[in-house]
Parts: sequence; C-alpha cells; structure tokens
Amino acid sequence: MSDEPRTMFEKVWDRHRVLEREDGQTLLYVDRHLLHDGTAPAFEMLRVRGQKMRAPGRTFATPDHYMPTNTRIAAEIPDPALREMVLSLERNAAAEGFALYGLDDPRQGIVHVVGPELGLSQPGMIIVCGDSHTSTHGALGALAFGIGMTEVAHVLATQCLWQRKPKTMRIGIEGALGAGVTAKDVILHVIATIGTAGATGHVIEYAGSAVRGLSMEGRLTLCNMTIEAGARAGMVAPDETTFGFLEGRENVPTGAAWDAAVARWRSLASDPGALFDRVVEIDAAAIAPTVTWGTSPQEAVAVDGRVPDPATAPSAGRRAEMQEMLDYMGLSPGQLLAEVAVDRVFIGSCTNGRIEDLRAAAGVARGRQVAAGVTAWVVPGSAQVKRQAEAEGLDRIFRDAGFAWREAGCSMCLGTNGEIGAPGERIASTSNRNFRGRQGPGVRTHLMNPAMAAAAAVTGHITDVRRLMEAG
Ligand SMILES: CC(C)[C@H](C(=O)O)[C@@H](O)C(=O)O
Ligand code: SF4
Repeated sequence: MSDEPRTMFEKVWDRHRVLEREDGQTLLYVDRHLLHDGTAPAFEMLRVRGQKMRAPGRTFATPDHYMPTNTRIAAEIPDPALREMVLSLERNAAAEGFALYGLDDPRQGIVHVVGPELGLSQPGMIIVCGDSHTSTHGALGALAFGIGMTEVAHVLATQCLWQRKPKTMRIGIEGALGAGVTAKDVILHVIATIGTAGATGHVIEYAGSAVRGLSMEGRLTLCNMTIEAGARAGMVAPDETTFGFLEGRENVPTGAAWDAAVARWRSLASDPGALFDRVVEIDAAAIAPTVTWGTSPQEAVAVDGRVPDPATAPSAGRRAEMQEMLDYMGLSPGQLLAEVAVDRVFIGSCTNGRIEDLRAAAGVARGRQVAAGVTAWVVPGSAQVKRQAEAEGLDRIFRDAGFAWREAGCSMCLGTNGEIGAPGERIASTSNRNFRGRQGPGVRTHLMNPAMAAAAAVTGHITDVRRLMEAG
C-alpha cells in the first residue's frame, strides 16, 4: 500500500479487495449480508444451480417489507404472494442456517433499523443487502450499499461481490443547526441542493461540525436518504458518538477485543489531505425545517416558504415538469406550504422510525389531539424501538392524542397489505420517497421530519413546528 493519504472509503475498500479484473471490476469480501422478506428469488437461483450458502454465519434476516403492521401472524397476511414472501424467508433460514429475527422475535424490525440496533453494523465493514436504503449503515463508518437480486444470489453463494470502484464526494456541513432543524431537514436540503442525480456513481462522506454534532440516529437518517441523491453509499467517520452507540450491543466485541476494535475504528477516518473527486460545502445555519412539495425528494423547500412557481423555471422542460408535479400534488404556484391541509400522517420507516424520532414526535403530540378528519399512524422501526417507546410511555402519549400505535415494519412507506392512502389523499410522511403513487394510487406525499409530521397531525395542515413550539 502506498503512503498517499486515503479517504475513509478507500481504506475500507482496500481492506476488502480480493482480486481485480482487467475490465476494472474488483472482487470484494462482504462482512455482513442482511436479508429481508423480498429475497426469495435469490434463494431460488441457488437452488436451481444446486448451490448452498457460503457463510450463513455472516447473514442476518428479518421480515419487514411484506408483513402488515396490525398483526404478527404470517398466516393472517391477506395476499397469498406476500404471505409466501414472509414464509419462504422462514423456510430458507431453517434450511440454510442463517440467523432470522422472525415475527415472534423481540429483535424483528426494518432491516436498516435492526442492523445498527443489534450492533451487526460496525465501522470498517462492507455491508450489503438487496435494498437501496442499505446506505443507512454507512452512518457507523461502514461501506454499505444496496445490491440487486442476482448480486444477492452471488453473495449468498460466495460471500463476495464484483463492484466497480465508485468516485468519492465530501459533503461538509459546517456550523450549528437552527431550532427545530433535524438530520431529515439536512438531507432534504442536501438533495434539494445537489439534485437526485447529484451524487450518481459516488460514495459520499459527510463531515463538518454539524455532522459531528448529530446523534447516531440523526446520522442514520442522513445516510439513509443518501441513495435519494443518486449516491452509491453515504459514510460518517466513527467517533465517540459511534462508540457510545455501539458499546454493549449484542454483536459488538467486549473487554480487550472492544478496546482493540475502537483503536482500529479510530484509524478509519480520512487522512488529512486525502483527495475527493468532488467537494460540496453546506452552511448548516441556512437549513430550515424542510418539506417536499413535488414528486421527487429534491423538490423540497423551507416549511415557511411557498410552493414554487413554474413561471420562474430556467427552461421550458423544467417548467412543464414542475407543472405536472403541481397538478399531481393538487397545489398552486405561490401557495403557502403551511396552508396545505393533510388527510393522513405516517410516522415511521427506516428513515425516521427510531426511538429519537418517536420521542420528537411525542413531544409535539403530548397533550394535543389529532385534528378532526386526519388519520395518523405511528409505526416503530423495530420491535425493540416499540418496547423502548412503551417503556418511556410514548405509546400512551400517541394513543391519548388519537394516533394509531402499530407493530414494526415498512408499512405505509412502501404501501403493501393495504397500508396506503386513498386516491387524492395527502400524507405528511417521515419516509424517504414521495414518488407518484408510492403511498397508494393518486396519493400525494409530503416528506418531512417526525416533529413536523406530528405537528401536521394535530393542526390538520403542514405546520412550521417552530411556530407550534412558540405557541406552547
Ligand atoms: C422493496 C425494496 C427492494 C425497495 C428498495 O430497494 O428500496 C424498498 O425498500 C423501497 O424502499 O422502495
Ligand atoms: S422502510 Fe421504506 S425505504 Fe425503508 S426498507 Fe422499508 S420500504 Fe424501503
């Protein structure tokens, strides 16, 4: 290895290289393979080839996408195809011998909440999963990315993966975040700044004082939505926040092995002078609580702002695109965001379904009532988050305010098992994708942070949570 200063990404990449192919692809060793209940086709590929899994001990699974959040009994899944997804994961776990945190396991949950929570996701690892939001785990200083179904089969069979080396991007966020501004607002602001294709082909390292100041939950939210900027992965250098979060978790080393791991993890940070292919600077103080108005995560503005006017678009193409989004969203140019009424509220997902998110939402819901005509759901990101919230009495706060308190899973983020809105309904959602029809045919989604979603629930319209806080 040369003495050139290296980025954190390069250090992790170098340590996992098995061999290089002439066409520029690298074979990487995979430390952790996470599976969810959409993985059945990959096991079918193995069966067809007569292969067995290479390293079941490095593989961990949990049902999340296709399990409804009003029951824990797979037999009660109404759609036979979805039921089969969940049941086949159980059969494959039994046949191949990998760990399954099933429906009756206190560790079940959304795979991207469960990995960090159980200490399966650790600094310096390569972590893959057949799911785009695998970028989440990079918050711990891992190189974590989503892979396709044939790649899942390849990892199951070999524990290795061919990849082309991505480019690197450093996003520095310096300064202090304002009142009511969360990691969700930071990432929506980043995506609005660089665009949904802004980081295509890159691995982003988030750095700067505002990132250092984020909790682990906040960093997980930041890296989670990195994929919505087109990036391959997002990473944050491990520090005291990371170590404090990991220490004592189920799969984390203890005693002398812990000390050795921490020493190794400290050396992962990008070397001074390491070069990135692209550098972006963001002023933390310029970030407001942010809400999307369109049908792509980049169409986001400050909550105290107005719906943009297509007349101001820089090109005819963009003007037409904006107009189409406004038509779908049922919004008018120049309309105040804070005047837009909502029908439903969804608090949950791998972006914002962690304990800190539920605490923030409960802080707003406490002593208030869900507005008449609004249906509001809280769906914990994992069974462990649910138990913790219940131990803190958050479920009572939500229920007393009129929110539904559900079992852990992807739920309305993905919209399976009828956990969707009705056509034309508007949802304030803490999830990560506001694509057309994502939360049901004709449904309009506004992405925002958990406190703002709770504020929308109790006022019945999009609300600047800072105003609600001032009002007491
Ligand atoms: C179903 C799954 C493969 C998909 C993904 O890859 O992201 C889902 O999690 C999503 O959020 O749309
Ligand atoms: S919560 Fe949503 S984004 Fe996350 S894995 Fe599930 S469906 Fe995908």
